[in-house]
This record gives sequence, C-alpha cells and structure tokens, in this order.
Amino acid sequence: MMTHLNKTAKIIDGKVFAASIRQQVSDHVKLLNSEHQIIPGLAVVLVGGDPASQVYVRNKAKQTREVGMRSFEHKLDESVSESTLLDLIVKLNQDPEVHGILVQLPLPDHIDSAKVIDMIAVEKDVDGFHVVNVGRLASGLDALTPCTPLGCLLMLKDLHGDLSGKEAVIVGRSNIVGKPMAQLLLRNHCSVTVVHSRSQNIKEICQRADILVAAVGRAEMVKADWVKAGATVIDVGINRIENNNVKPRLVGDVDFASVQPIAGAITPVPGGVGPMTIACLLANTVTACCRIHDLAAPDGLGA
Ligand SMILES: NC(=O)C1=CN([C@@H]2O[C@H](COP(=O)(O)OP(=O)(O)OC[C@H]3O[C@@H](n4cnc5c(N)ncnc54)[C@H](OP(=O)(O)O)[C@@H]3O)[C@@H](O)[C@H]2O)C=CC1
Ligand SMILES: Nc1nc(=O)c2c([nH]1)NC[C@@H]1CN(c3ccc(C(=O)N[C@@H](CCC(=O)O)C(=O)O)cc3)C=[N+]21
Ligand SMILES: [Mg+2]
Repeated sequence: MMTHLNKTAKIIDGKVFAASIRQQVSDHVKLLNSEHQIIPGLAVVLVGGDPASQVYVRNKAKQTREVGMRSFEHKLDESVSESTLLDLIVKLNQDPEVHGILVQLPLPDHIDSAKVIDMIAVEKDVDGFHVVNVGRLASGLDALTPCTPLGCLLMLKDLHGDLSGKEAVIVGRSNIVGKPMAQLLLRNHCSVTVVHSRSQNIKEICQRADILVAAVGRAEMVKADWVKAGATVIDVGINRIENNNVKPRLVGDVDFASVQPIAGAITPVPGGVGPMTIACLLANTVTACCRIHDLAAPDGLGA
C-alpha cells in the first residue's frame, strides 16, 4: 500500500473484492456440479425497457454464466398485466432448474410490487425482499439477505473485522437498502441510526458516525463537513448525470472529491458497492441452491 504525507482515505476497491467473491462462488458451483450434478440457476425478470435496468440485467446474466451457473432472462413488455407476471413467477417457483428469482425493481405503476415479491418462493428469493426473509433477518434467523447491504457489510467486515460498538449512521430507509443495512449492522453489534427525508439535523447526526452509509439517490449530497475524520464512508448511490450527447456520468450520494481527504476509507462510484451487489446476488443464488438441496452452503459469504 502507498503511504501519503497528506492524509488521503483508502479507496475500497469493490471490483477486486467482488472478483474474489465470484471466485469463491465459482469454486462452490464446480463442487456442486462434480459431487452432486447440480447446476445453480438464476432467473431475472425485467419489465419494460429502462436502459439502466437493461445494463444491470445484461451484466448479471454475463457474470452468472461466468461463474458456471445457468442464467434465465425474462423480458416482459412495459404493458404486461400483473396476472401474467404472477403466472411467470409461479412457473419459476416450480422450475427445478431455477434456484434464484430476481424481479428487477421498480415495476411499472399498474403492478403491485409487494404482491409480486410475495409470490416468489421464499427459498428462491435471492433479493431477500419477501416478507418472510425480511422477518427472518430482523429476528436473527438464517435468511436470504438483500444483496446491496450484504455487499456493504462484507466490505466493512473485511476492513474492520469486529464491528462491535461502532456508531453507524445510514442515510435512507428503503426496503432495498437502508432498512436491511440497519438490520445487518445491528446484528453485527453496531449502534445504528437511520435518517431519512423527514429527519432533522442530518448533518450533525452524520458527524457522529464511525461508519456512514449513504443510500439516498441524491447526487453528492454528503459533504466533507458531514464526515468525522477517519470515518468509513460507504456510498450506495448511483446517480446518472446526463450530459447532452455525451455518455452520462455516474456519481454517488457522497461528494467524493471533498470527502476523500477526511474519511479513513471510502467506496468509489462506480467500482464500489455496485459490483459487490452483483457478486452477492451470485453468492445468494448458490446459498439458495444449497439450501433447496439440503447441502452445506459456502462459508463466509453470508451475513
Ligand atoms: N449500488 C447498488 O448496488 C445499488 C444502488 N442503489 C442506489 O442507491 C440509492 C438509493 O436507492 P434506494 O434505497 O432504492 O432509494 P429510494 O428512493 O427507495 O430511497 C431513498 C431514501 O432516501 C431518503 N431521502 C431522500 N431524500 C432525502 C434527503 N434529502 N435527506 C435525507 N433522506 C432523503 C428517502 O426518505 P423517505 O423514506 O422519507 O422518502 C428514502 O428513505 C439510489 O441512488 C439507487 O440508484 C440502489 C440499489 C442498489
Ligand atoms: N430486484 C432488484 N434487485 C436489485 O438489486 C436492484 C434492483 N432490483 N433494481 C435496481 C437496483 C440497482 N442495482 C445495481 C446493481 C449493480 C450496479 C452496478 O454494478 N454498478 C456499477 C456501474 C454500472 C454502470 O456503469 O451503470 C458500479 O457501481 O460500478 C448498480 C446498481 C441493483 N438493484
Ligand atoms: Mg409499483
């Protein structure tokens, strides 16, 4: 590692970390195949043609195949009826080649996403969004755990080891990121504060954090004077800054340039949390496959 005279935060390399997780997934897939003739399969359902979602779905499918798993992609028209989508979920639930099901969110307004998620078989819910998995996580039981917070937790544990007693502040309370992140940090013995759009004194609350997780969806909202010196900053945000004709620029929810000199460690956007999310999706698919077949799941890839 390089040392600098002027203090600059360590940049956490999510790409390298994600590659090491994919390697572990790939090793376990080989084992399942050679010892049990099982190939884990992941089905991804995309409704509509949102360009960003199409990129994610393509990346997921490619990486799924690269680790030796089967990938099933289902692209449905924006106007698809809720009942057609629910019928597809039932088919995937029954398909023995499918061990993981992910329905890309958000869904169009005419579809009730809670209804769709709750139709997914609990043991195939690799996003960890089904109420049973949410409840199991909150109750401290084995659960399929949402991929983005799981990726954040794995990076934090790699960096810090034991997280006991750390002050964690999460900006954002969505079901996808903020809430499950809070559960995972609580489970790992942090003191957890969650702030959101109705919170007061957000800046002052953030200043207390040893671990600051930003999952807001507001470009560069977290500024240098929100961050305690030496804090670990995890930037979940993916914001596309449109630029006439030119390729859109991706920025996080953290003002990286100004925060980096203050923080002890920080994740970049792109190349931080995003690649970890996909790696954890693959890990969850192997875990789901092992549980469905009553086999030992890989070590060290859970919460
Ligand atoms: N890297 C990755 O793998 C992933 C990245 N993302 C990105 O992370 C970001 C958050 O995603 P997601 O959780 O789904 O977003 P949501 O829009 O579902 O939730 C945003 C949260 O931020 C809160 N919020 C909004 N504005 C403010 C504000 N001004 N001050 C304080 N809190 C505020 C909202 O509060 P309230 O509840 O009161 O509305 C809400 O709780 C997005 O940029 C998304 O693209 C998401 C998933 C995965
Ligand atoms: N059911 C469901 N599960 C999800 O996990 C889910 C979802 N719906 N809807 C959308 C959000 C967003 N999300 C991302 C995944 C990977 C990157 C990612 O790989 N990002 C790259 C950059 C990719 C790019 O260039 O656009 C990076 O940060 O380096 C980003 C965002 C998962 N989500
Ligand atoms: Mg909806």
